[in-house]
Amino acid sequence: MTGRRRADTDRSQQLVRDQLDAQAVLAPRFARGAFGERQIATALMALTRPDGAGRQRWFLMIDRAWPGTRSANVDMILIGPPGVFIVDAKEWTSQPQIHAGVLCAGLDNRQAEIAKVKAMIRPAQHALARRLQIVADIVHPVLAFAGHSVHRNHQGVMLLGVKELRPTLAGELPSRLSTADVTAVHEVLAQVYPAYEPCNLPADRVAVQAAAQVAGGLFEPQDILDAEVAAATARPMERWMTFLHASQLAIVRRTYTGPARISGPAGTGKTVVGLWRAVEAAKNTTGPVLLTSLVRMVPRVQARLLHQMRPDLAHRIDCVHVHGWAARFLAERGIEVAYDAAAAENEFSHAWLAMRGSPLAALDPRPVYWRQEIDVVIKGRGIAERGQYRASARPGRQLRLTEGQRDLVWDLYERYQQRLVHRGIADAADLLMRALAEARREPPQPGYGAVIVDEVQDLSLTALRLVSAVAPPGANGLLLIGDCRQKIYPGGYRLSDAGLSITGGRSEVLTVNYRNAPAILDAALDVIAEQRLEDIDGTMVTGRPADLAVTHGAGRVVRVSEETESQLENQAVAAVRELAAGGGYGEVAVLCYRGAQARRYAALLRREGIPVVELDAYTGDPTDRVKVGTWHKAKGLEFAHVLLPGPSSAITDAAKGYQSDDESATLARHALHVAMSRARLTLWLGETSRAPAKPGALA
Ligand SMILES: Nc1ncnc2c1ncn2[C@@H]1O[C@H](COP(=O)(O)OP(=O)(O)OP(=O)(O)O)[C@@H](O)[C@H]1O
Repeated sequence: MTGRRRADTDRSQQLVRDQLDAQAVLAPRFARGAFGERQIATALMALTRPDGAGRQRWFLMIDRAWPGTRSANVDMILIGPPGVFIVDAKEWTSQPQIHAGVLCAGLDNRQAEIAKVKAMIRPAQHALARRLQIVADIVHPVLAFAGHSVHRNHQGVMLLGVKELRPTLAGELPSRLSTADVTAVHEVLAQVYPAYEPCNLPADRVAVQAAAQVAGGLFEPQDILDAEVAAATARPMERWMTFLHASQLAIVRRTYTGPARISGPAGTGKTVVGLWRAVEAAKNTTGPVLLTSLVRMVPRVQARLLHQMRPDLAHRIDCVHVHGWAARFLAERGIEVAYDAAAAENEFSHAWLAMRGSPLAALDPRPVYWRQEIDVVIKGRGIAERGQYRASARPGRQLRLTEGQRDLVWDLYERYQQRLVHRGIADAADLLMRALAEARREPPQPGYGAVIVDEVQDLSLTALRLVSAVAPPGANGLLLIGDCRQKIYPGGYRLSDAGLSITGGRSEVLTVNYRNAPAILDAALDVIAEQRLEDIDGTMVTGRPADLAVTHGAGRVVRVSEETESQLENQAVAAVRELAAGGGYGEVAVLCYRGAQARRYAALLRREGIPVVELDAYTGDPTDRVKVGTWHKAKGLEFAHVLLPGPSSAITDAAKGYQSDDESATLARHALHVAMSRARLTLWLGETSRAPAKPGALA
């Protein structure tokens, strides 16, 4: 017998022994209970035997009261290194199936079971957030089916057959909790879901008098082993939160005597720490807390998470993107600003028409470059006069401009501004400038207890001034969170431009990546490895950080090359189906450089019968649909599997050979780095062979 086969046999025998032991412990409990429930409990209980060192790594609680209900019960609660599983046992005659997005048993609609098991996990989420500072998504709802084989994710609920239970829960999910954490969680949940009688397997084998009698009800060891190697990850995309590491907790609790900053590469827990600081601020101050970001999607997701973390405090934390905040603030003050992005764009095009033959067009014929110059330099830095613009720093803009060229830009700006005034409309930068003027005139009332800004690297100087104008002075007033490697919009600033300083121990750098499989992180960092970047405090950092640790195990980068675009699309559809087979569609994202390409992929997947939600419409709530959107829109999110069609050609596309192209290509590379680093387990990079090898070729 080979060593491997011997190990398999030993394992099988151990499984059978565990099951017999479990049956002996469970038999009295289920004397009158359903056979199916006993099968399910047996499968889970086999996990609870202490390991060789005597450590209890899994706990099982059976038949617990469901808090908040009079008589309802929770069938099983399993707690182990991957998290908490609230299990509702089902013994259906018909195979569970999903028809048109609805859970069915044969022809019967059983969708209500989904809402029920989701409601069951809430007391656990709230208790863990409040008492252990663990946020919700280590708690998983599970429908376990006796007598059926099923392995899928439906609307954030794991649907598993008896055979699939153990291999999925214990074999596929990464460890999130240490042994000590598991014990702490168990203690809390034992109180939350009362009426507990311990039923874990003892360290020493129990005497199994009834072994022969119960053995007939068990499954074959080989079946279990087969199931263990089958199936893929079944974890909802909306995982996000977790325990805080001691170093993160220290940052959450630290008092900063003035403005502070948290930085660190992708996936190092910056957002998690920011959310917990928002909670701390809500606890320790009387005013509301502002949690903001340039990206519209990020506050939406954060608001949802805060509701899970601290439902009692979430209403005190105002989650809104910067432009949304500015518009609301001005409206509250009765100041009408007719913000109209599309009409403003149109006015700019007209203003540019008059400049087409000017030397500016020779420098870069793309109007968008000059529009950005106005947005991020003139309005973005709040420049009010021609002379000021002539002398102004233009951080982040690689194209050098002479005084004469700056005069031409100023002419273009004046022309554009006159058109906006004439039409009575404002663009996004105007909105921020007006809000800043108003906040300086009279700060918002009631004043904020704290202001926390995520993705701070993408703010304009005006936006930074605005958030610092509404932040309270003094300790813990303003926290800036960001990563200059993920800067995807043009322009820039130094903190000193806004009169801010983070010296004196008020700058934290996180250096442990908790999100990405090592191969994925490596590929994502390769894209920006050669760069040296100026951070917002003026220090220089390298694209590939020197001291980044990883915590994730398995994962892969898949590179696909096809001759034509339509062949690549076919490959992408096949990959989406394959990746979704394990954990459902909700764990898969297709991210594109351009909006038009994203819309094409969304339409393609829909034609293929694959459920899709576009990132524009995504609320952050769990949904079993493939997420499709641009690299930019994926900022701050994460998914188990990410497909990127045509990344090299996108970067080539960004660098068409104009003088300003270094800057465009750098930003596109950063956006690609962001998109790649959204993937936890699988990163699929697809190219057509027509894509030029340079300058966009990926390492
Ligand atoms: N101490 C921890 N243990 C385990 N997982 C963690 C820990 N801290 C954070 N995570 C997880 O790591 C992932 C990344 O965290 P988060 O989104 O906060 O990182 P980030 O630095 O803001 O990322 P990015 O800048 O790429 O958006 C999340 O899934 C989060 O739940």
